[in-house]
Amino acid sequence: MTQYTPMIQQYLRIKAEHQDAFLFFRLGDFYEMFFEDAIQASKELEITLTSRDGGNERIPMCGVPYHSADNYITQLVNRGFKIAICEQTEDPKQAKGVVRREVVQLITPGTVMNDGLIKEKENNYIVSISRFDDLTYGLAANDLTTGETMATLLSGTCEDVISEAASLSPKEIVVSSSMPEGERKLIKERLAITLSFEEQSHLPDAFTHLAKHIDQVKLLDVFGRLLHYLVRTQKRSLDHLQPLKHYQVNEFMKIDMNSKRNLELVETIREKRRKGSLVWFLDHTVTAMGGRLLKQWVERPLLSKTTINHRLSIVETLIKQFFEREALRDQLKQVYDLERLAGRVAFGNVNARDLVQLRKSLGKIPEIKQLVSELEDECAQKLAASIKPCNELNGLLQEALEENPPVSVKEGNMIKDGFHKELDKYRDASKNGKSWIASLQQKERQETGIKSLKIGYNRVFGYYIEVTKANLHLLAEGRYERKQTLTNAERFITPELKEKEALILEAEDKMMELEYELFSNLREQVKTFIPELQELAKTLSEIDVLQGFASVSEENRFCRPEFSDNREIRINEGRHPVVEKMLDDREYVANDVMMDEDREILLITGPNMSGKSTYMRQLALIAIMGQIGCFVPATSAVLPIFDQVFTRIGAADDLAAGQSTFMVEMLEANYAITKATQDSLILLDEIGRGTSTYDGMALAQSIIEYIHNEVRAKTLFSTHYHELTVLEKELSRVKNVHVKAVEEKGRVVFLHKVHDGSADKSYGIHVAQLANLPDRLIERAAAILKELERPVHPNGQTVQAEQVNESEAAAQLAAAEEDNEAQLSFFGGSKKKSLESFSKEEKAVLQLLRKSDILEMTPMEAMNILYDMKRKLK
Ligand SMILES: Nc1ncnc2c1ncn2[C@@H]1O[C@H](COP(=O)(O)OP(=O)(O)OP(=O)(O)O)[C@@H](O)[C@H]1O
Repeated sequence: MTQYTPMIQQYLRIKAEHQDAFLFFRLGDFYEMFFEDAIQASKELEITLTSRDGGNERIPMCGVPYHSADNYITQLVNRGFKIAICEQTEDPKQAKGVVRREVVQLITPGTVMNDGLIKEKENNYIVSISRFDDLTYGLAANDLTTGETMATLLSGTCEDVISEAASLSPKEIVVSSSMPEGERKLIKERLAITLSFEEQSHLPDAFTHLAKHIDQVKLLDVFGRLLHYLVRTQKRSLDHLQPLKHYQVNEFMKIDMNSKRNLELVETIREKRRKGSLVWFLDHTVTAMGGRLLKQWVERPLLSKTTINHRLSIVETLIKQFFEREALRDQLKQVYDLERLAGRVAFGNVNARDLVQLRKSLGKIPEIKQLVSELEDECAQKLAASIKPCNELNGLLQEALEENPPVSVKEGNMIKDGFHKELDKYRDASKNGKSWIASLQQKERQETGIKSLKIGYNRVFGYYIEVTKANLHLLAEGRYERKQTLTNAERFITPELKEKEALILEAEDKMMELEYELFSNLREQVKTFIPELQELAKTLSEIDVLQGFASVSEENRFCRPEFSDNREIRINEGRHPVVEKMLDDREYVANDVMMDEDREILLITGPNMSGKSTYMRQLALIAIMGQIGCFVPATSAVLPIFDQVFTRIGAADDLAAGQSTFMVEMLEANYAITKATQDSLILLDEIGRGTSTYDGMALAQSIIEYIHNEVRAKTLFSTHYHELTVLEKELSRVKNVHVKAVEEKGRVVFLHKVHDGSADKSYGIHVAQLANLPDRLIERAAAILKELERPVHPNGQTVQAEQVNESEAAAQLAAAEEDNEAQLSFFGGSKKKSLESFSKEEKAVLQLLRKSDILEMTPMEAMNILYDMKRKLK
């Protein structure tokens, strides 16, 4: 058996309690890792793996210097790992045996406070999820950097609670091990973040017993668990946690995870970047707090028409009162991140510079309050009234703090003269001592006649008098006491000088000590103002987001939306704000959206790249922008209040997640039609294209029918299946619209304009024609298409019947293919003769045609193949 050294035994004991974290084990100036941790960390951090004597075997080891540990911690946390910081908790000199060591903090993705790890304009939420016996779920969330804390209950499935959690973009999830493993796995996979366990609640049972209602008990359970996790990992003050806010999920428009992604609300689909997202586009805020609140608003649009209109009316007023808005922006720009500052005050790591920033920020509040109160709007007035300037705190900071204190809190120069009598006394003593020394130099120069005589100071000898060797002869013997000899000079002291020196140094020591103490007291006092600061931060961030809305709305010619009660949509000249911005020099083509109880489902046809999905996304974005209280990109807009938005758009990233496009399509479609109500908005983009034409078409049709008859949600459905357009005749609330392409100077031009009615049926071939393919080839393509279309009758067919049709069609296709060579007479001559006389290129084209499975192709792919053939023939 391996006999480890006592230190390694200590390591193993501590490691056993932190299995899921890298244990950073403090050894002198390094944090060392051993065993598996060392092997894995050396790979993750690209640092050298070494080994050390562990007893009777060598064990793997790697380490990072203590002073640069932050950088390594950042890398690990960014990759979702946890780090347990294990420090030496006794003086090694005093230790008997192995130095005592303890884990002092657990750094996890959801609890980091390091500047390098948290984004200015994003919250850093940690979420806990509990599942109760009656199949309801509890969800609690906290952002440790701002102290925001909230909780809610949901009755639904695990998917629902995942979706709710996702709307907070959490960095870490806390569950209890009693949660079924399948659900834990699902949560981890879907949210793709760190999963942590917490078995205990921080709230004593007695507390829970006080709860009057079962719901309260559940809320306290999920919140208590989160709190326990935070206390357990942080091991320090959590004074800044704000009171728990209980919210209802039905206060907000529900946007499930996929839709949030498909609509690129907070990041783009492909690059996962903020740039190009709706939040990025809307962000005209000037404070970090405003930036974070904007993101929260975008992810949780409102359902209350009254609250939405309050926001809109402030935005409208801010647009009208341009000068007040500009002045407000200028003032807000100078406001520091009060929320995160409050968090750091609680954690005890603010320095004097931070507090100076806080003072400067507070100095701006009266002006901000004044400017908001000048807005001619009732809601703005109320907002102005709710601004509490924190005068007491401001007064305290004004009195206590210097103008330009250093970063370090141990070097003095933080506290103003006049703030504390004793401090002033020490300062005087130090100052007087120094001026005495300055005058001493003057005096000695005169008395000795040595002009270059000077008084200096160093840490080893303290104050000394220096005389150059050349001048030594001018010095009367015994005038000073010799202390140090340099090459060119001698240094001396006098008893008087040393006496003063002692006074100065003592005063300075005491001064630093006292200043540190005073500063710590000040910090403690600031702590008591945390709730006020948080309150103020909230109001200021709201003002910031609203001025940002005004600014972005004015700059982009947005209009104030109205909200109807009769579920109608009347958008005139609507635009997709982000696509429009990205078009650069090209003009964005505005489109209307008209939907009411006779037009509930719009079936959109049109060639690829014509703008179908942009049109669909545009509607969702306008709805979301309206419900967060922003103006919308249109000349006028009447909208219903949507309770939920569902989308199935785009497929680029699905394959990467390991699910087939078709499966994802079906899952998302299912989610939409089972959850949607008649107040919801559903966007389905080319549903069914992931399978064979017939299956796909059958499914697409039955989904449309189901929505039409059962769900009655407002739906935009884009499709390549022209056959579906006949549904307009059968389903009274389905209407066809289309996006057209035209020819201009021999090229295809997409007009991006949406019109009523269905698209030209043969657009694919039409587009090919525009590409100048040989007439006979086009004719042949049209003939094949006709053949292929013949067996399909979407109206009322059963799947079984279609399967028959499918095999029929396959047989027809095979026959057609066999016939191809004969039919392809436009390559010249009879079959036999022509085959011999075909050039290599022509044969390649035939080959390509044979290989192509037209049934599985989109028109765009077909067109590409035609292009390819044409190129080969040239
Ligand atoms: N209304 C518009 N005005 C100007 N340009 C537009 C408009 N709509 C779309 N576009 C441009 O056309 C491109 C393609 O649009 P979109 O992706 O919506 O087409 P689509 O019909 O859905 O295509 P596909 O069927 O291939 O998915 C956009 O990236 C954009 O550049």
